[in-house]
This record gives sequence, C-alpha cells and structure tokens, in this order.
Amino acid sequence: MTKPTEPSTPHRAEAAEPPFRSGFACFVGRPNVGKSTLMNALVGRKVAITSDQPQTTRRAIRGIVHRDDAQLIVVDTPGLHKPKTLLGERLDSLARSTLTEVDVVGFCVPAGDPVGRGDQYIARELAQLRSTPVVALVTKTDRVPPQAVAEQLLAVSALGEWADIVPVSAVSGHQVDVVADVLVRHLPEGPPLYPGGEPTDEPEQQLVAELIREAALDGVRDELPHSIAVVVDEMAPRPGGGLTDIYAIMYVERPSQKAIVIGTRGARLRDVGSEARRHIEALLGTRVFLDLRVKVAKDWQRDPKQLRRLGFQE
Ligand SMILES: Nc1nc2c(ncn2[C@@H]2O[C@H](COP(=O)(O)OP(=O)(O)OP(=O)(O)O)[C@@H](O)[C@H]2O)c(=O)[nH]1
Repeated sequence: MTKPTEPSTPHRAEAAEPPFRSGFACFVGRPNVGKSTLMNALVGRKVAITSDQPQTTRRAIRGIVHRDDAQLIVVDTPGLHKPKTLLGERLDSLARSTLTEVDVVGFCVPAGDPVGRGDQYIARELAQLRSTPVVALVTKTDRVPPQAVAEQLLAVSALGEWADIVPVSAVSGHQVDVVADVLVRHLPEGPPLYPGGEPTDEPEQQLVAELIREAALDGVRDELPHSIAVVVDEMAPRPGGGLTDIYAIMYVERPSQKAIVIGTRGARLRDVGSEARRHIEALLGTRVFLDLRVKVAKDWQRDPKQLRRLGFQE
C-alpha cells in the first residue's frame, strides 16, 4: 500500500531519512465516541477532559504529538450533532470550520455501538470534504470481542470512502501508535510548527478551568452537565514560591442546580474542589490553593451575552 516517496530535491534523494512532516488532524464523531481519550492517548498526557457525559468537549483544544519524524497537532472538536440550543449551534459551527482547516480527519465510530443515523449524517458531511483525507477509526475495541470489531470495520467501511480504516483502543493503548503513523502519513512535509516539547498550546488557565469542570461533571446527571461552565478569574503564583492561588467560578443555570453542585453543607463542592486540585497540581507541578465558588447565570446556554462572557465566541 505504501507508495515510495518521490524525492523532491536532490538533497532528499541522497538522504535515507524520510522527510519530516507536520500538520493538523482532528477527530470527529458522535458525542461520547472517545475522541478526547484518543487524543490524550496519542499525546501521552491529559490535555483534554473526558467524561461519560455526551458533549463534554466545548473547545478546539490542541494536543501536540512530538515524534522524531513528525509533529502532529490534534485539534479536538466538539461532537457534530443536531443543535438544540445556541450553545449547540456554536459548537457545531466550530466543528465544521475545524474540518476544513486540517490536513487529515479521523472519523471515530465506537466498536460496540451499531452504526446509526448519527454516524451516517457525519459520513455524509465528510463526503463533501473533497480535499481532506478522512481516516475511519473504530474506537473502544477493548469493549467488544474481536469478531464484533471485524464486523464493525466492515460496517464502517461501507459508510464512505476512507483513506484508511484502523481499529484502536485508547484505554488499552492497542494500535494507538498505528493511528499516529497513519495520521502522520497524511501530513505535508514541513518543519515543526510548535517549538519545545509542550503537549498543548491551550492556555494554562483554560486547562485549569477544564479540569475543574471535569471534576464537577463526575456523578451529575440529566441536564446538569450541560449547564455547568467554569471560568478561572485569577491564577498566580503566591510570592515565596511553591504555591499557586486559583480563583474560579462555576456557573450553573438555576438556583436548584446550585444547591445540587454545592451539596449538603458544601460536601459535594469540597469533593469537586479537592479532586480538581489533585489534577491541577499534577498539571502545574506546584501545590494549589483553589477558591471555587458557584454562581447562577440564568439560562446561559441560550443567552448570547452570557455565552460571550463565558468564552464561547461567535
Ligand atoms: N473502554 C473504553 N472506553 C473508552 C475508550 N475511549 C473512550 N472511552 C470512554 O468513553 C467515554 C467518552 O470518551 P470521550 O473521550 O470523552 O469522548 P468524546 O468523543 O471526546 O466525547 P464528547 O466530548 O462528548 O464529544 C469516557 O467515559 C471514556 O472513558 C476506549 O478505548 N475504551
């Protein structure tokens, strides 16, 4: 299958090394199919939050995979879905604009779920992306027996024209390196686009807000996950060193939700705070003082002004 690379310059013809490649990839798929987990597995570190709540991802976060032969920048998109709220519409247009700006797209379909209308909808959208190669990824293969993986590979290959099709488990790590190889193969030749070994270009403050949101999402149900937004107001090292002060606000949409996230005598909020602090300390490499408050921003998901304030740009 591999096409021999045509030497484009005399210099390359002499060198045995393959050319360095760099560029952007993104993953699309229904919500909850494992896009963020796969990006974290590729990067080798947690740069995107994950949860078992659909539509966890709200921003295009970049994970950077540094290799000797390539730099692969993974843009994490929110799941494509039929928008129900203004927030949903913004997420959808964010996902769509990302698709046209990357060098390769990974279309994720979980091994354990039958291919459905949501997948067909996305496959049709992707068919219109004529100039961008799409690699189909059958995710979460650890959840089903090999026979079911094989059947899903067939079902997914019937969904469209894919440049490649790869089964992968981000949790067991099986074939994560193959996914990286296949994506890299579709990148243009070029020098690294980001310096150093940084795993992401997401501002640290944003990552911290996402880690708090991830802790807050754990164990909440129904509409509540979509109603939670977190903003870090202030983050600074405390003079004297070794400690970072973080002031953050968790927004919910209604007073009843505020009571739920705070819990009896503040117990739930305290748990969320200490869980978030553990991850933030690992991220920053310092001890952390976290001041976390809860405020109601009435129906923020439907209010353009509030959405802007919470960082969801038009
Ligand atoms: N067993 C197993 N579970 C996985 C795997 N990948 C992801 N998951 C789980 O599936 C759930 C959703 O994963 P995410 O990575 O948040 O999915 P996503 O597609 O980014 O979700 P959205 O942000 O909603 O679009 C989480 O509970 C993950 O732990 C995998 O390879 N194996």
